[in-house]
Amino acid sequence: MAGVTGRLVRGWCPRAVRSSLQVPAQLHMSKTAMGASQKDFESAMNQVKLLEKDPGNEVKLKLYALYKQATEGPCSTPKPGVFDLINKAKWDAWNALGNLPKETARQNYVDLVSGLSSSSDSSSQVKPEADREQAGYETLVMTSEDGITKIMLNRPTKMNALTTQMYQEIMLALEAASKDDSTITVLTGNGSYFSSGNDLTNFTHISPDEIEEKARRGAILLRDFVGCFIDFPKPLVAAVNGPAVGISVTILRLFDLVYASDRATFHTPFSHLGQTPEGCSSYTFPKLMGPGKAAEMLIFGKKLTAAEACAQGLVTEVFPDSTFQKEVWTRLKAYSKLPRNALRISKQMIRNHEKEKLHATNAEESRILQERWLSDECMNAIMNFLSRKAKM
Ligand SMILES: CCCCCCCCCC/C=C/CC(=O)SCCNC(=O)CCNC(=O)[C@H](O)C(C)(C)COP(=O)(O)OP(=O)(O)OC[C@H]1O[C@@H](n2cnc3c(N)ncnc32)[C@H](O)[C@@H]1OP(=O)(O)O
Repeated sequence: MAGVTGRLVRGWCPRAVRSSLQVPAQLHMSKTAMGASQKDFESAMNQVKLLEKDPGNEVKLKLYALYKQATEGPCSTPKPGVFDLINKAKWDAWNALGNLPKETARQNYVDLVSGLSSSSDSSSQVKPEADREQAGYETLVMTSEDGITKIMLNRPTKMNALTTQMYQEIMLALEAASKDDSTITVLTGNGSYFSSGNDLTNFTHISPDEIEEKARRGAILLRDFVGCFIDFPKPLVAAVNGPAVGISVTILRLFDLVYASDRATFHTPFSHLGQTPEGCSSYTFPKLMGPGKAAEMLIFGKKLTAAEACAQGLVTEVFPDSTFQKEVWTRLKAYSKLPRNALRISKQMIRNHEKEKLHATNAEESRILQERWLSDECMNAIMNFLSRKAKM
């Protein structure tokens, strides 16, 4: 790929170039009704030569195509052979412009370069995080950059405990991530915890006459939430930045990669709460680690260290906490440059074998929990947790 980049760069950008830049969305739209003059066009060609940062192959192909269209009109040269990769990519990009008028191509070229130049001017400043954030979430921070969509649980003072609103927002975020142009989706936590699992206040403020209905709706929410992970179409990565409890542990088996800080622990205290496994763990954990080890975690609530979870196959790789963020994001940025469709298809090939079984398990686990939530064992355990502070 490095060779391809080098050769593509030499086609129209002689300066040494480095990282990637955002492409303006309005590539096929003209910004001004009058269109760009020949002078604007020539000036844009000169600006391309002065770009300090590598705009990336995709942008370079667009520049090439627009340049050819603006100067020669629609592509009429013979299609290069399949093994002539670079010329074929260039031909494809040009040919894709169809009968786009020369003037429009010229204007689009000028617009594209102008977007690149302004990104380049501000490149020494780190964009404020809020600029890249996707609005509309109260309990999450969702950002998309470098081909990676990051969904960050954002209730650090509550150890990222999952409220019903948060389950809903995670589902919406996954839905958005499945459709955006990112290659990889990452779930992580803000603060010291990955997540302390279900927020136990989800069980409070419920009057006796509405408890059954709440439990029924809770089971549907749980089933839909876990279903989103089962069906997620792109590579899904968990960056487990700290301890994980309950459902934030069980769903990990539905991720494609699980990277953990060595400060992370993995704990499913279901029996202590009068509850039972979810997240398909009643199926995935025994399959992964054998029934004995799964029983220690799921029935008896044994807490695993990150190293133990890695030895059981629940975690892919453990990183020292001090370098966790740097190492994980460097790795993921490299992975995100791999061909997107190949990653997606490979993931689906791996996952499709057991999708049906996972959905059936999810439905059954949710049904059983619906009953459990109505039990005295569960109510008493939750009351104990919530009254803990009063006792101290
Ligand atoms: C009718 C039913 C409808 C239900 C609908 C739900 C649908 C989906 C259900 C999916 C089921 C999932 C099962 C599970 O996930 S089981 C696991 C549940 N989690 C726990 O049991 C963890 C409970 N928390 C703790 O044990 C401790 O807080 C901790 C995580 C070990 C951290 O302890 P530490 O001493 O360091 O810190 P604090 O306890 O002081 O925590 C700081 C504040 O955060 C609040 N907190 C943390 N975790 C939770 C939580 N899970 N639920 C509610 N609140 C939590 C804690 O209370 C502190 O708040 P405060 O400062 O206001 O007191």
